[in-house]
Amino acid sequence: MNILIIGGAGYIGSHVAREFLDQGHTVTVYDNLSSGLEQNLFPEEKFIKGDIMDYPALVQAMKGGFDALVHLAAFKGAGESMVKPEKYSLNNINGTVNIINAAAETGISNIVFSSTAAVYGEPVYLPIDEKHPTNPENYYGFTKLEIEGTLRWYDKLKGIKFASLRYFNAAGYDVKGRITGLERNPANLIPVIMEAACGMRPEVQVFGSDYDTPDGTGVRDYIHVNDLAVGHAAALDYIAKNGKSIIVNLGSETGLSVMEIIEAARKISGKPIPVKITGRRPGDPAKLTASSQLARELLGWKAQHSDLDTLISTSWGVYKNQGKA
Ligand SMILES: NC(=O)c1ccc[n+]([C@@H]2O[C@H](COP(=O)([O-])OP(=O)(O)OC[C@H]3O[C@@H](n4cnc5c(N)ncnc54)[C@H](O)[C@@H]3O)[C@@H](O)[C@H]2O)c1
Ligand SMILES: O=c1ccn([C@@H]2O[C@H](COP(=O)(O)OP(=O)(O)O[C@H]3O[C@H](CO)[C@H](O)[C@H](O)[C@H]3O)[C@@H](O)[C@H]2O)c(=O)[nH]1
Repeated sequence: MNILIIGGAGYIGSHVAREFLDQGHTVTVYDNLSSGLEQNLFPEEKFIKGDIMDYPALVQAMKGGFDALVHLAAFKGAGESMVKPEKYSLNNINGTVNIINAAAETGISNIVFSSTAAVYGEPVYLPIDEKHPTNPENYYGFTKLEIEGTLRWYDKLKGIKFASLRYFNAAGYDVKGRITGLERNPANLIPVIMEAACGMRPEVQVFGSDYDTPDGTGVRDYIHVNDLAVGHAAALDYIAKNGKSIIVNLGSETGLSVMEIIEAARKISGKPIPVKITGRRPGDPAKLTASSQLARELLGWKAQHSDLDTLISTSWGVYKNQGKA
């Protein structure tokens, strides 16, 4: 297929692009490089530097005879979205509405969309399946839920088929070492640990050690980016073949605590990784784990690389050459 990947220069998008290229598809990346990196682009793909807020540029880019588009371009700071909602409403909602309208205008009828487990909010039960109530605790999660609603309407009104992929915590780097771009100013746990391990920051702040979890620190479902990438290809295949839209979780179905991850990172890196226990971060649930049964059933998809050792060793493989390690 001929595929347009919007946000394909980013952390997850570059892994998704790599997977589609590996499967023999033709890939064009559209990205404004606001957080994406030229370093994450591959020689086999075409690159268009453009912004999703620029509707005419989007329409122009989409005239490339594409069979499908994958949309990953967004701001992703859950905390930041609570203090700068205008930034998130514009880029994540308006920008995506531009993409959906431009797709309808240019006749692209298959869309794979990056959603998030943040649409669920505080869990009512675990593991979280797709029937779990959606009550986002932050505005970022709301922007993704809002887009899922619009996609449902465009399915009915414009015949656009979509796969909305609710990722849990994306982590790790390409198991073959082909992607080495570091995220700028990361706030997510694993890159923060990696930065501390290689001397780019003094310590890791552990946000709370008094949760009702085995070691008192927060538990999350970490899903390796190569697994996410395979999930995108499988989801596109499904909607293109079945002409049916889907909303599915992509998670490892395993809970890992903050301290378990820090201990593994200490072992793998051989670095001390100083830790400071601070207060809880507002809005953080104690524990989140996914049910990925639906992805298994519909897509034949299952996490293959999301064990703790692979998550940390592939990340360390990239970070160990950085900073003062
Ligand atoms: N990282 C996670 O744990 C996680 C979890 C759930 C969902 N997601 C979603 O996955 C997607 C990708 O996340 P990521 O972790 O790779 O982040 P990222 O910041 O590395 O990637 C986002 C990409 O989109 C581009 N972009 C942003 N705004 C743009 C605009 N206006 N025009 C054109 N390009 C633009 C950026 O330059 C970047 O390349 C996002 O939609 C995010 O909300 C991420
Ligand atoms: O410096 C840090 C960063 C995080 N944490 C803890 O580590 C765990 C993971 O936190 P992240 O910030 O890495 O990720 P979140 O679970 O908060 O959220 C991530 O995954 C969600 C889906 O599950 C959403 O997609 C969201 O946008 C994405 O950032 C949490 O218990 C958090 O309290 C720390 O202790 N110290």
